[in-house]
Amino acid sequence: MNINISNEANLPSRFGKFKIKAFKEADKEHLAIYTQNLTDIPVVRIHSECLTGDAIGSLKCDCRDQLEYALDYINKNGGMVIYLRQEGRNIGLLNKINAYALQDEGFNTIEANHQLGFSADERTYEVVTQILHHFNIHKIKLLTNNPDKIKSISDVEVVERVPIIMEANTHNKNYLDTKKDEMGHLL
Ligand SMILES: Nc1nc2c(ncn2[C@@H]2O[C@H](COP(=O)(O)OP(=O)(O)OP(=O)(O)O)[C@@H](O)[C@H]2O)c(=O)[nH]1
Ligand SMILES: [Zn+2]
Repeated sequence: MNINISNEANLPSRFGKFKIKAFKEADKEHLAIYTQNLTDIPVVRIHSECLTGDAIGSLKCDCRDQLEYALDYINKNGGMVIYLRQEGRNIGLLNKINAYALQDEGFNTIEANHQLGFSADERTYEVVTQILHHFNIHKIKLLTNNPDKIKSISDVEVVERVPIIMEANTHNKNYLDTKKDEMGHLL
């Protein structure tokens, strides 16, 4: 897969000073956010886009809390957050909102995807391998609770899993329970 890579720029942020580079695939643009001195085996967070959570502050999921936790974590410990534009576990924003409408009617997050003709999780991670190889990274410690994510990453060794556990609220409790009970998340 052909990707275009931006120059490196500085990103002062409320979580600390980072470097950033953008990676453009055919129809998607991703962002790597990283600290100055990456070790041989850095901590990496692969964050999937969630506009409603990340930007709007939705309480239906734990995405924004996880993103902020990850940025704070790499600021303190060194590492990289890869912000992947895979909105709605890669079904896109419009479909995700339709899935939310079905959830308003009582379907859970997996059932709603199925109702719309998608699998529970439509994400792929080839571009992650390309991004990490660009930085000459071949081994990582992955910040995740999702064992499927570890299995889905190829040509980069995940030597350790670092948990990323957020507190539930009344709105996302069912969602987190479904992730734990039906999607195998280690919560
Ligand atoms: N289709 C769909 N996508 C959702 C829903 N809620 C959140 N998402 C998307 O799910 C993605 C986040 O995935 P999660 O399953 O929360 O977490 P994860 O990335 O698999 O696992 P962790 O690494 O442990 O956080 C983002 O792309 C969100 O937009 C939902 O109800 N339906
Ligand atoms: Zn979310």
